[in-house]
Amino acid sequence: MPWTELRITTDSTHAEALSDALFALGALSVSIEDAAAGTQDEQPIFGEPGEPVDQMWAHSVVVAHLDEDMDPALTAAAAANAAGIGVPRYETVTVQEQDWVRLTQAQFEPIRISQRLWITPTWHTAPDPDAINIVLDPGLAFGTGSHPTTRLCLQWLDAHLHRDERVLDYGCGSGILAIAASKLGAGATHGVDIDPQAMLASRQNAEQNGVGIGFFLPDAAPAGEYDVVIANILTNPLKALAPMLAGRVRPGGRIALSGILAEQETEIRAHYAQWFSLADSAQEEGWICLWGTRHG
Ligand SMILES: C[S@@+](CC[C@H](N)C(=O)[O-])C[C@H]1O[C@@H](n2cnc3c(N)ncnc32)[C@H](O)[C@@H]1O
Repeated sequence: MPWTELRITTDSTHAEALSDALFALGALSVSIEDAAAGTQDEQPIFGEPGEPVDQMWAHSVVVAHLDEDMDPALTAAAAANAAGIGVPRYETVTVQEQDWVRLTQAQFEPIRISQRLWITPTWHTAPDPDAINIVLDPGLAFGTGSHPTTRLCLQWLDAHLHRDERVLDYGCGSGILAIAASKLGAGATHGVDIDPQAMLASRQNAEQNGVGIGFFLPDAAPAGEYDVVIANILTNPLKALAPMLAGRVRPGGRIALSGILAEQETEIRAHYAQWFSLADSAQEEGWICLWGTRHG
């Protein structure tokens, strides 16, 4: 059964109120998009994990999917009335029914990380059965391999991890880095995250990959030092966590940090310099991973 997509053009002041009103009126789903998406004026808006995004696009489109018995013109007028504005500019699009599961799955193809490391969704046959294959589906936690920071960290692990080294994956999300470390031959491997959902996803993914890894919320994490600590978070949390992370790396051990934009590299280097010689970095799509050794 096809349904109607109602697209209301508005500004940053009224987008939220229109979105709330459309939900209240019974829309099946509502989202707010950048009206300039796909053009040169597209404006990326990023947020730190756990912190609300307080920015909104100056020109937004509120997109609502309507049930067949909802009239688009009446719904747009009622939403505008509830938001305290005149009837806005809108258009409607008919969305044909699709096989959403297949459509979603088609967006997640196997990802080659390095010569010998792949991430393969469960519904795919591994392109290289002899490779190290991390079997992972998109889920509720960050870390499918589609983001450059995850790939940079995986490439770092592939190139730098030594057999039997103890690894701590701080901010483990889906558990992807800890799982990769384990499959690459790490010794005891632990993952930590503040998000309980990440615990569930990580444990499930580790089981699916047949690796034994301990995943913990921060307060429950076992004490002790590791040979390698890897943390793909974001610059602000990485700065706040620096003394704690430094305390988790044995003297002479290594740290790899990502979730850092290229222009934030100097800031992070300066912040970590009292504990680490951060020698090298790699970059992809404006994001970097940098790594180094804990002072003795
Ligand atoms: C960018 S994701 C990285 C996920 C995965 N490690 C990867 O590389 O794809 C960052 C993760 O850090 C977690 N996180 C953010 N702040 C944290 C904190 N203070 N302590 C522990 N985890 C944190 C988030 O919940 C999120 O799962």
